[in-house]
Amino acid sequence: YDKWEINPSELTFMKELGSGQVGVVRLGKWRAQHKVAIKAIRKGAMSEEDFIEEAKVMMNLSHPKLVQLYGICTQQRPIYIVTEFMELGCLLNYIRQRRGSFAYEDLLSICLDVAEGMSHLEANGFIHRDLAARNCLVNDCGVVKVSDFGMTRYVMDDQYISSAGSKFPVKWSPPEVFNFCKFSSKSDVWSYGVLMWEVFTEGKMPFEQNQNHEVVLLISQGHRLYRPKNATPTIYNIMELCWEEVLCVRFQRLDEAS
Ligand SMILES: Cn1cc(-c2ccnc(-n3ncc4cc(C(C)(C)C)cc(F)c4c3=O)c2CO)cc(Nc2ccncn2)c1=O
Repeated sequence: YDKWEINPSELTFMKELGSGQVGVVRLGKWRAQHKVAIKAIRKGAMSEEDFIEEAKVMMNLSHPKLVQLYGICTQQRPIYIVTEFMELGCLLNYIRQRRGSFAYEDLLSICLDVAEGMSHLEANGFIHRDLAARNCLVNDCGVVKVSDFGMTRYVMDDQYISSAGSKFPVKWSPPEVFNFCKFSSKSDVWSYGVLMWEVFTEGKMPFEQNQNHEVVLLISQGHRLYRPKNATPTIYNIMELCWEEVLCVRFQRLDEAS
């Protein structure tokens, strides 16, 4: 087996953890004692060949605040994606279930974990494209890690891919993304600001009263999410910095053929 390939006969399946955008995820064991999460990719949900190619790159992204990809099983269908197991599940549910129990330092610590993971992605030129509390996970030590980074490029669901689609994360996207799908580490920074707002509101839905198309207008007119009461003005100032529009003017050299 290549180093990114896992022998499926070394996997045992246990309880179902949930079904995500691309298939069912189960708790499992690798070589009988190592707990892992195993994603079984639903037929037609992903462009698998492209993902298999990218998995070799993703294997090398290792950081204590990124959910580690351990390997893939591609010699059979459905293919399996095997990752680190995070006992307490997704961050959004975690903060909603514990609403009212967090100290200010706890909320800040959650944001810091995500920032460290995202900083590692940015340092490696890697863009998440769908950073949100729902796409972060919590382990039994309360450490938060960023999950499913880069996976959006292989999802084959038009409702998710098109910025007009019902599943497109408009409320986490800057204008250059909801207008022309211009993803960058700067658009990840915008999403990080919304994630901070999710954390300090202990799991509220951004623009709760608005639909996606109304949010496009509000943001384009300069409106922004309000300051959560648990957020100090200093913390809210950081969120606002994340939501500054980029002036993406590309200066072209005069001698370049335009
Ligand atoms: C590694 N891992 C994954 C999951 C888990 C379970 C179900 N769906 C998902 N999700 N969630 C989100 C998700 C998002 C994407 C985008 C491409 C970014 C849209 C692509 C995915 F493939 C997933 C996925 O598979 C996950 C996240 O990949 C749950 C864990 N843990 C627990 C523990 C207790 N209860 C529930 N889950 C865990 O440790």
